[in-house]
Amino acid sequence: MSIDWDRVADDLDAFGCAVLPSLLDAEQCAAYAAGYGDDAQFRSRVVMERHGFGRGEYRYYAYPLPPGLADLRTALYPPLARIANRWQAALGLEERYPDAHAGYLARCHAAGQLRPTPLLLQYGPGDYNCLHQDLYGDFVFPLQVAVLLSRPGVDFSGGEFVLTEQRPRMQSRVEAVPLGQGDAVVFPVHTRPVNGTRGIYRVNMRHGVSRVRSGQRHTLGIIFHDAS
Ligand SMILES: O=C(O)CCC(=O)C(=O)O
Ligand SMILES: [Fe+2]
Repeated sequence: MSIDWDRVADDLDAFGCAVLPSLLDAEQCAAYAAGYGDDAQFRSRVVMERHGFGRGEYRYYAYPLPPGLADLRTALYPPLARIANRWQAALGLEERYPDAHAGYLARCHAAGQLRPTPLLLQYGPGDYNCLHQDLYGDFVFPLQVAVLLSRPGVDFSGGEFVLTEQRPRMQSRVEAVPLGQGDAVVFPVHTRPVNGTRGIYRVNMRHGVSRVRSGQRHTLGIIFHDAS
């Protein structure tokens, strides 16, 4: 992986999201998407409409994660932890994240957050994902990654990844994030610091996906805390 982490940090600070271009190649994307029907890889399936989460479905991977996914989660964590720790300091919060993902998972597991959170999402025509936050217990690693596995304009149309930023006593701001197949977006799970004229304040973030107009859209979600 050759990722320009300084640019990622700058974009996250400025806009609340950053794109990692071509994190996965077309072959890897197709392999993850094709695995959706392989029951052995997953611990559970969620039909979004049943919970009011939107329309479409997703499956949480089981441990052990597929080797490539486990490696990706481990490799993406350390540079994200550096950004997360800088944000913690900016917000005057005490918690610091360990340098390695194993260290952070040990904390989650000791607190009873034992279940893996990486997930594979599948959307068809008319499907969408309501604005939400992926919180699964007290331990929340503040950044997460989603990889678009399908080809926009070829496999599907519509289905834009969107983020909203709710600012205290101000109107909300929205970002739509254009992604190509294999591109990933890094974004805050629940909050982020913003540098304002009167100092640093905290904004509340949510993410979702607009309605898929046609075709099939798959995404790989990488969340760094485990679930209770
Ligand atoms: O399908 C998407 O782009 C959004 C996925 C999502 O909500 C997540 O990865 O947490
Ligand atoms: Fe999500």
